[in-house]
Amino acid sequence: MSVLNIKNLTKVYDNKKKAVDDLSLSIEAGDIMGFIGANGAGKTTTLKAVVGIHGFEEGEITIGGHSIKKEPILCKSMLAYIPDNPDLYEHLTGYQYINFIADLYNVSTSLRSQALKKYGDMFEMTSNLTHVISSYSHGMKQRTAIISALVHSPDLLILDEPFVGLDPKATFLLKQVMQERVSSGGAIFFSTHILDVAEKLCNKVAIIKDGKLIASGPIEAVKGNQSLEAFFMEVQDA
Ligand SMILES: Nc1ncnc2c1ncn2[C@@H]1O[C@H](COP(=O)(O)OP(=O)(O)OP(=O)(O)O)[C@@H](O)[C@H]1O
Repeated sequence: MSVLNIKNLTKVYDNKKKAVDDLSLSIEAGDIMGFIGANGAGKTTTLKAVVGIHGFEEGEITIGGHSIKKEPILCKSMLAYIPDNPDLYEHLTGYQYINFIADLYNVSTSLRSQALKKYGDMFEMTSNLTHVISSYSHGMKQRTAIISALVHSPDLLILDEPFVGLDPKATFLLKQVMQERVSSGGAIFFSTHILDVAEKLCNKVAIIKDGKLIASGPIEAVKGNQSLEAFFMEVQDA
């Protein structure tokens, strides 16, 4: 069974324009799927529909076989979402914020302290987590969002342009953590404009243009012998 299945998704905003138009794709355990497309193509709209932030007019989205519309709480318990802008609760400390997320997901005390130690040290945030989030840089907020997403070991990680604003070391570490998650049975769907990273990190790719999926599947099958960048330019200009 797919970890994530999107079938004929159509999302229309108030202005009546189809931001996502009849989009279907599926992601299995072990997959890292990169979601690429020009500005305004419909990536964030798709990701927000998957995580249940906004509704959609047509289609069906299931997570682990459960409908995001009919069983939203169950679906949300299986996933973590990091938006493109880490808007966290500024008056909390990093520790308080991560503990708040861990409480929402009923993470046991021992598992949360293990995760806090592992990811806090890894992302060099342990000493900063006692400070209030309003004192953090953009990258520190992103690191905190990443740690809070990992604290409950989600089956499905949904990330919207996760590398924007991260320094080279944090970028390296996030890629490492993403590979670790999928090698232990998780799945990841993330949007990015960095095609070199997508090409190296992902086993699958989906390309969206004007709300429509124009290519998807195993990365080698999609791009053939050319680079992902060359393939993207070709289909984007077609
Ligand atoms: N809240 C909204 N109300 C109306 N239209 C919206 C809204 N959010 C997005 N759109 C429109 O939906 C389309 C898809 O936008 P979306 O944010 O999903 O694109 P994207 O692929 O994530 O772009 P980017 O790479 O710039 O982040 C665009 O035409 C955008 O103007």
